[in-house]
Amino acid sequence: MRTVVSSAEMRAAEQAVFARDPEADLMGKAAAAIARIADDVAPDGAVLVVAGAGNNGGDGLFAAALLAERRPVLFWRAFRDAHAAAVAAARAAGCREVDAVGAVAALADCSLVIDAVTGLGSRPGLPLALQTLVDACDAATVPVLSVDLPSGLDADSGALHPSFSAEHTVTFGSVKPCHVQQPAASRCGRVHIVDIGVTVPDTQLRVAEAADVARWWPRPDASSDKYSRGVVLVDTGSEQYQGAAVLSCSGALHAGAGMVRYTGRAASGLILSRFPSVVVGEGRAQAIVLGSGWGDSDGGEGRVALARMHSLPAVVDADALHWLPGGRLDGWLLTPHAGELARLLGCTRAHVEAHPLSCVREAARHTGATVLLKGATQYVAEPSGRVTIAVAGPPWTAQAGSGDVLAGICGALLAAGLPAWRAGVLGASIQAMTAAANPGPYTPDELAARLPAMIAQLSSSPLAR
Ligand SMILES: NC(=O)C1=CN([C@@H]2O[C@H](COP(=O)(O)OP(=O)(O)OC[C@H]3O[C@@H](n4cnc5c(N)ncnc54)[C@H](OP(=O)(O)O)[C@@H]3O)[C@@H](O)[C@H]2O)[C@@H](O)CC1
Ligand SMILES: [K+]
Repeated sequence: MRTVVSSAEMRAAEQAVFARDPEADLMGKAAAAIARIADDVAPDGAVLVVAGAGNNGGDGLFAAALLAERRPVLFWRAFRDAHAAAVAAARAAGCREVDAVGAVAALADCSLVIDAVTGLGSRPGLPLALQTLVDACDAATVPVLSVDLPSGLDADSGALHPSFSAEHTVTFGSVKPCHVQQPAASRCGRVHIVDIGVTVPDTQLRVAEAADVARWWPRPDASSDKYSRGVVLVDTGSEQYQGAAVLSCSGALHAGAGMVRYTGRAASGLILSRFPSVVVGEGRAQAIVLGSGWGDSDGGEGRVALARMHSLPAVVDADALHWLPGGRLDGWLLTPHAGELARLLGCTRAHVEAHPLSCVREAARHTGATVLLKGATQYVAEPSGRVTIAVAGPPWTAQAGSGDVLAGICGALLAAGLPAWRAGVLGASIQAMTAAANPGPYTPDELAARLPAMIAQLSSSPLAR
């Protein structure tokens, strides 16, 4: 699990270092890391450093001075002003200064561009000369290494603004929101996190990693039976949306449920023909999955209320989200997409898409449930305000039916005894990781069938220990 740190939290942590040691050379450490990574990702050829007026530019220009010991380095001061000591160091090391026109022309001869224009102090909107260089970088094949974040993005959000598109980003201490929230995260390329001696605080925002999924995924042991592994009661699908029932059962079974009981309104023959182990009808269970593919079928309110009376953990998906009962929904996992969350909160989908973090937090605080907001970035908010971002995956899973499978996966994890937040994080993460390992337009059921191989691989990997 990695802590995600805002620009204000990072600046405060930096100040704490200087309060302890006014001579601390954080910029020197940052520059050394940038130079090392630059040599790793592009070992030969000339480097163009584009420097801004603040400390991000300082990092880049001190890195330029280090790189100039072994390869040609050019630099452009994009805002004319720049960190004076860093400019002096770059000049003394033999770096050649170019102007805006020279910077664009230099792209043809460079093997790497280091983007050190803005970092934590970045505000949206690039001056024209800089935008021209950004466009030229996009058109050229030369890779960009961004310092802290692709200049132009806002460190504290996933919103897109005109910016560099980096192949690599080197950041300090910990990731910032723009590195882990889409669509901005797609501009960051591979993110290298380097320790420069700043102690990162614990925050209410974290991002899960493959190792967390490997460590926490429930595995049966010699004393396991179907009940201890977890029985999932699945009330999904309808006459109109029969497939949703098949998909949610598939998610639960392929995620390792001990047993699935189906109580929904799709044709049971259809489900049994795909999954003969499913038992049709009520019975002992450890978790419930509700709502996927209900459409406007009757009795939603009563079915959700009945589930509440069972006092079992439940996944509440799709159409069941219309019928949330009053009171605190402890132990429940709500799985809305942006449109469904907007309806829950009484705001617009555009508002949720612009402010996903605050919206998902508000829904969890308001309902007392854990809320998994599905989408390109998947957020799991607890009523306490803590949010965990699931492991990211490719956009191929953005298709009808993925959510039905995910509800089933999360149901299996709840039935195995995981707390709702962990079930949401692991469910969303395993689906994304499986899609990443099987790139291409797989259907949701084909991808569900590949979950066991991913779970087996994780369980036997050193990450699981
Ligand atoms: N914190 C840490 O632990 C460490 C931090 N370190 C480094 O410091 C960086 C933060 O430095 P920073 O505070 O000087 O801000 P930075 O990002 O250089 O930008 C400010 C300048 O850019 C300008 N500007 C911004 N946007 C603009 C735009 N759209 N168009 C035009 N101008 C724009 C802005 O202008 P202004 O807003 O003042 O008008 C100001 O001049 C951080 O990212 C990391 O790299 C490391 O050295 C060591 C450890
Ligand atoms: K930058």
